[in-house]
Amino acid sequence: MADKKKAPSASTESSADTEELLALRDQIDALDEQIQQLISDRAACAQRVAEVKTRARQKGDEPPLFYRPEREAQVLQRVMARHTGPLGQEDMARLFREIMSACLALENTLQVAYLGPEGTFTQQAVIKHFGQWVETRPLIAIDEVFRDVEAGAVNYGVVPVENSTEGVVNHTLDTFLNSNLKICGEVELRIHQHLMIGPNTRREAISRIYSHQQSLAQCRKWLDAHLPHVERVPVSSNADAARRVNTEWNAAAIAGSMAAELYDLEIISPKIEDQPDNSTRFLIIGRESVPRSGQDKTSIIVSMRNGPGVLFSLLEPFNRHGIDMTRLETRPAPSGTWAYVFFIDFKGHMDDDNVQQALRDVEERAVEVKRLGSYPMAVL
Ligand SMILES: O=C(O)C(=O)C[C@]1(C(=O)O)C=C[C@@H](O)C=C1
Repeated sequence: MADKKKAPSASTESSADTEELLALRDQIDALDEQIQQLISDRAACAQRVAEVKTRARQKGDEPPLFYRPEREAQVLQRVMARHTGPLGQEDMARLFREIMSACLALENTLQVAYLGPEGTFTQQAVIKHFGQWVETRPLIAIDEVFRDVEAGAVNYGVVPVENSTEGVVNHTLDTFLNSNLKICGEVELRIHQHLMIGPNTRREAISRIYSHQQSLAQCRKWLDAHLPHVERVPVSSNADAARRVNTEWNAAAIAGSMAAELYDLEIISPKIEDQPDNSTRFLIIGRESVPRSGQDKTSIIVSMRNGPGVLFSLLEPFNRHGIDMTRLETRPAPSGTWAYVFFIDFKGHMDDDNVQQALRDVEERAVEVKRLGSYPMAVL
């Protein structure tokens, strides 16, 4: 008689599994308890920080500065530097981003204006930079964001400044010419454009696609290849495009995932941008200067007299003082025909010795130098 080996019954196997699973869940419960306690301890520390800041400021007239961009950048840089997995480095930093955002909300609720409407990439940039725990105010124009920050109606503003495919947002640069606001930070956002439709859209009958001009341009090749005969209609924002689609049976929109969520639209072709690394840079604008974080950038505007060798004489001090320039844009000066101003970004902080020396040299050669601010480089 053949030796009948007893096959493990399904019930034995699953009960062994269940025991292992239960033990792991016990471990997770114990860890959660510790994490919760540690987060609460951290939050209590933040409350004490708020008391210290308030006391220090009571001596002067100025209100206390609760939000500290340079400190937040350092915390996130440290999280990323010591991280070894198994969660992704950026995923871990994003969790800390939210913990810090909640801690700051205990100290003070930040109010942040941004180029709206709701559902735009700029709103996504606000959340990426400040976390979920801020009060946001969508405004319809870049100058309105500047105005609200200047007037003290909000603490900070967020505006787009350049896109890797389409270049600079001229309106933002021009608004800086007449503003005394400071740049307090930057955010970089990977931009994914999706084609989306509403519940009443007839897919086979799409004859019109709404989107912001820049987004249509970012998807030009894809549209030429897949929907060459469909009319492309530029509108004021991607969120506006998404809103329109809801009521039209023959229209689709190109927008980001936040707009799809906000207006309950179905994404029928995801990630249709022509450049896979399409990204947009946003600036945080505020009223105060930001101290050094250790990994900073500085932005300035320089007006130069026209003449031979102007660009060389402008760039030479940066080279001599070993400063890494990250961007140079030229815009027509508001004052006169054929005069230009230069928008320059470089690595380093205005308190660094070599930056101070370079700025002094540039000031000697320029008609005017406007210091827009030093701020931590984007961490996430
Ligand atoms: O260190 C501070 O000044 C804090 O207020 C604490 C804290 C934090 O949670 O780590 C919170 C808000 C600030 O923007 C920076 C850091």
